[in-house]
Amino acid sequence: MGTEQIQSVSFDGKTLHILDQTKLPALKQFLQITTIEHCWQAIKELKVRGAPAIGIAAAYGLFLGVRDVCSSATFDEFDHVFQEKSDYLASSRPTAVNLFWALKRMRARLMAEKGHSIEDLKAKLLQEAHAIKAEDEEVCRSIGLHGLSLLHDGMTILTHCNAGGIATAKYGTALAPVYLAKEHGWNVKVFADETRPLLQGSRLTAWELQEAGIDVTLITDSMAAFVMAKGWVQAVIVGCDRVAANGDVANKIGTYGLALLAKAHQIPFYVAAPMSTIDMETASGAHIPIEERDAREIINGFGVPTAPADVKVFNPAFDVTPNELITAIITEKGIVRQPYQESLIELFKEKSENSMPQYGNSEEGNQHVTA
Ligand SMILES: CSC[C@@H](O)[C@@H](O)C(=O)COP(=O)(O)O
Repeated sequence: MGTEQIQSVSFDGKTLHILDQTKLPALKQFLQITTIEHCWQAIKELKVRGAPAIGIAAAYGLFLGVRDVCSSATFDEFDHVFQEKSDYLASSRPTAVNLFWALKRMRARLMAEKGHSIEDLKAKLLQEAHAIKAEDEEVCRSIGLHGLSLLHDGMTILTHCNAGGIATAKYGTALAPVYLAKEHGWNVKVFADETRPLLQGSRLTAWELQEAGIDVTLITDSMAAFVMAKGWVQAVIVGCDRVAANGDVANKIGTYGLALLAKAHQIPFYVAAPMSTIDMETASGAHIPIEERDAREIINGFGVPTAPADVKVFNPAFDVTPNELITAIITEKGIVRQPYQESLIELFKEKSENSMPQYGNSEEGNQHVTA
């Protein structure tokens, strides 16, 4: 499986290597990042993108930001720089909660290691960044196994944006069940939405699935209703940037429309998300900050003007899908359904050993029973 070999984010001890996703599919080019400023820019400009990959990159970026602090500094001095650098990285993108989750996790590690020398603290922080990445791979595989319980051989799914291997440490979230279906010998086909304006579906998902030898058909976003009406789609699976405590989900702009279409065609609409994407501190989707991006992405996205230069533009990068449109949320700890307000709380209470991923041909799969 071609994509399994590609590490979109890796660190060799000195340099952070980031697959420049803005260059795909034309070029498989890696950025060599040695400063926190370069890392911030890579996140801001979507060179590294996808919620889990942003979190991993930020963890390494934070290490880059503190690694030159003088070894004779006090803990408080080190912590001051750490906090400043962390706030700086937090300003790169607002919606994917994994960014903030990873920065918080790095801080928790720093606090847990208080008392060690400055050089030891740096080593522990690098260790934590490595752990965040390694765990993400496990988590995505587990999401894939749980998601597989909702699929069957011969099925066609539709996905939006890119929630694949390059958006995570490996496997992806929405695409993890597809990769595992292939490992299992199933023939699962995918419709990839092009995903305007930045074309993550065509540039990244279509490329990644094709590399992996998975049957993928590219459509523009506006064709989703047509293929659903034809009966060609048996499930929609998308990733997400933040799940609110009530189960509302922020994901790439266009996801909400797809959820409405899926409902109209009685097609299950699944969201795949690691626990690190669930934000129990945000009550509902109305409170999720939605990133707005530069107008040029819409009026000059293809390298040539596609609109009058001075036209008014609204360019939100994400939308919010209300929880009532979501059939189930697939996490590494299991699958949850309505009422999300309760089932998500239960999920955080449970130990992961209680929910061994399974797969089969059953629609009911490995579900969490919620009161
Ligand atoms: C596993 S990636 C999940 C989401 O981050 C993904 O679906 C998405 O919307 C990414 O948006 P992007 O703007 O490309 O970072």
